[in-house]
Amino acid sequence: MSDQFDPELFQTKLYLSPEKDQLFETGPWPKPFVFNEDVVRVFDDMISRSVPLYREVLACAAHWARDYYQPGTRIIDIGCSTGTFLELLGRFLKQPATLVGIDNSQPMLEKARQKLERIQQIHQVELICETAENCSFENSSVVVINYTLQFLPLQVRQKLLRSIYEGLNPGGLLFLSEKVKSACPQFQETINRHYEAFKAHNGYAKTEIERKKEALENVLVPLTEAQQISMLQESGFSHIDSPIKLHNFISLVALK
Ligand SMILES: C[S@@+](CC[C@H](N)C(=O)[O-])C[C@H]1O[C@@H](n2cnc3c(N)ncnc32)[C@H](O)[C@@H]1O
Ligand SMILES: O=C(O)C(=O)C[C@]1(C(=O)O)C=C[C@@H](O)C=C1
Repeated sequence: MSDQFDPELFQTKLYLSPEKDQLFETGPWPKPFVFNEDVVRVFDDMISRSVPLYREVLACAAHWARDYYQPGTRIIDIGCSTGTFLELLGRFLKQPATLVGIDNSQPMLEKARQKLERIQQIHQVELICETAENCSFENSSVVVINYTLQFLPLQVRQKLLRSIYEGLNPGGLLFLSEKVKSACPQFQETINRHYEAFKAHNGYAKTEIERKKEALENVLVPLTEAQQISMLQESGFSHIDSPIKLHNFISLVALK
């Protein structure tokens, strides 16, 4: 295990495509929300302007991944999208490793393939186009699943977490980020306002925010932090902590 904190990593720029997300302003926007080709085209801009502390979360996940990586095992990113996390991790990990990205969207993985070209000179990179529920997590010491579990049907989430737990080696780590809801309706209302102010600050107009909210209804179904933690416990994880939380987004770490 490494105990080094790398301040540079928090200053390092993410590798993001520049196409601006104007889908919910100009259309055509997906309703209900799906990861179609239009979304993939602007995805990097969309997620980095829509998720609070996106860069910090990825940098934090890279630190945890480096600390819990067991040589000879796999590091798996579920819902890897355009490969932004794996690209960052690949630059940050000094020793060669096997980095696996899983996503069920082929257009996302095509973008990831281009993005990961350079780090492939150092690491073994595997991109798997498959739904996470059908994948094996055997011989992994780190599994990252950021902003993806929230899109799966509720009954599938528990099954997937169980299968991640079973695949991880003893001492392995799950790093999970999700949109969450508050157990308190009043706080939820306040947090929503703060979150929408965050989006407005990042250049989204009120209409864009409203349209996307409607499109995500019943597609992205958030749980409370307590529900999320109890799901992890039921899946077998022993120690759980939360390195980051802002507005309605949380990152959790869970140890096997
Ligand atoms: C919000 S994005 C994840 C963002 C990414 N982890 C990041 O930090 O940049 C969700 C991703 O999960 C993928 N996805 C959705 N359902 C999936 C499933 N059942 N199995 C695998 N990938 C899935 C989508 O194609 C999409 O790329
Ligand atoms: O824009 C929102 O409301 C979000 O919840 C952001 C969010 C996510 O959390 O996955 C939603 C859809 C896109 O995939 C990118 C980010």
